[in-house]
Amino acid sequence: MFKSIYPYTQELIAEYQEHTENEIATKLLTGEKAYRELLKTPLDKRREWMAGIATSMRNNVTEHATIITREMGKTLKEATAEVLKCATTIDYYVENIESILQPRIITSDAQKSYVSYEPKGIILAIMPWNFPYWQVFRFAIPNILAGNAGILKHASNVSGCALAIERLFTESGFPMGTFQSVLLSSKHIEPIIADPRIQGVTLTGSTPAGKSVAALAGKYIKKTVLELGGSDPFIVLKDADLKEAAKTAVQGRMQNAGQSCIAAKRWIVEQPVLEEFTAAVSDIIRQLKQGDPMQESTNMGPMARPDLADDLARQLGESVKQGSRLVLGGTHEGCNFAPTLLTGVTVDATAFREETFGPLAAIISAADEDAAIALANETEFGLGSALWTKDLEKAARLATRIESGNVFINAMMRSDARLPFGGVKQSGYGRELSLEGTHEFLNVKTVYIH
Ligand SMILES: O=CCCCC(=O)O
Repeated sequence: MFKSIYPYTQELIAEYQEHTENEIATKLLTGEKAYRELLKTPLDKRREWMAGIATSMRNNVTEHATIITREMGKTLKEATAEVLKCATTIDYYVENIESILQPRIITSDAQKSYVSYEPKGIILAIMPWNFPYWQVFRFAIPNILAGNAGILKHASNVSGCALAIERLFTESGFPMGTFQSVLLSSKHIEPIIADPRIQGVTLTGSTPAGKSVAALAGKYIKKTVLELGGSDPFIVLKDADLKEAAKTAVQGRMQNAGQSCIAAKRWIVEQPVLEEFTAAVSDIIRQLKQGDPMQESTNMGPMARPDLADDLARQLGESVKQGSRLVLGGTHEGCNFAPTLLTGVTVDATAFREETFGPLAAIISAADEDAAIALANETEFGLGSALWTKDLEKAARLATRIESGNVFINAMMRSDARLPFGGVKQSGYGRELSLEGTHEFLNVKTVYIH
């Protein structure tokens, strides 16, 4: 049984039975039929159905947001923004899918040669609980518009979200089985990956989860896109707008109770502005109101599970033993972890070396900008990053030296349907969103006409 537990009170909301082998077999069959149906539907029809999903989400936004908050604890405000971001992303793709799928004409010695982008079949999505709608939709929208079908294996604590998303597709007009959820634990995933109807696997999750899914996918020659952990640097140079940088650093770290792969986890600050920046962020963190995620006035909810809060406490304790100073927070009760600030964090500290998936900010001092870039790269991860300076030429120069899939200058690292999203190093490979993300699970077919 999968349990959905409201993190704020630990109340059991619902229990879900894992799907049986027979049920999974039926879903694969239905998914394949849906894919064959989709091949026959014009793009305009798929756009119309997808647009209908956006309308339904907007009309029922509070209902969807409440499912998210109740299952994983983010504030209702954050959950509402997440649902609306999915709807906006549908708008973007409905508008742009035709040009994204446009064949690319290539001049060669042929009379005509071109590349066309064609669907392949069912794509399996293995998704986490931290953005339980957004991470599903950013895979599902482009893939389904392009003609693939989708099967979702969601995290076991957000089964209600998985089923609500499935319902949205079922009620939209898309062929039955276009998007389905399987309630299944990870240890039973191999037969699905192995099934010849599954043509690719996209995973958002931890680096260890990425390694095991990629190994299985490799065994069966299935393409993967992996969006894994991150320990994003947030670099503040001495000529930065410190007030804006401080506000954005706190937002980038504390939103979603710090549970985001692209949270600003390591604040690397040039020495001359270290004191001023520390004072500014401390003021902002003190004002954060953590508590009941359903209340409008709350700006930070609980973490999703008590074991996650315990693990963050371990990382904090180790970091303090290793010489970091605890300036704010540091306490937790159940899932409620107080927003926490560490200063004097060094490269040996756990809060620097490991991904911290909760409301813990680490300030690291950098002697100069070269040292700041070296510290930013001193990690196995390479997902997002942010760089703050008023000198935009310098920013563009330094951006090329940061080992990450995304660099945001004077802004918070975030995903946006118009921009490709993904990482390098142990943060994974492949891209989501934009044109690059849409092409990942398509057959990039070369056509040569003599
Ligand atoms: O854990 C990953 C969070 C991604 C958030 C986003 O796409 O904005």
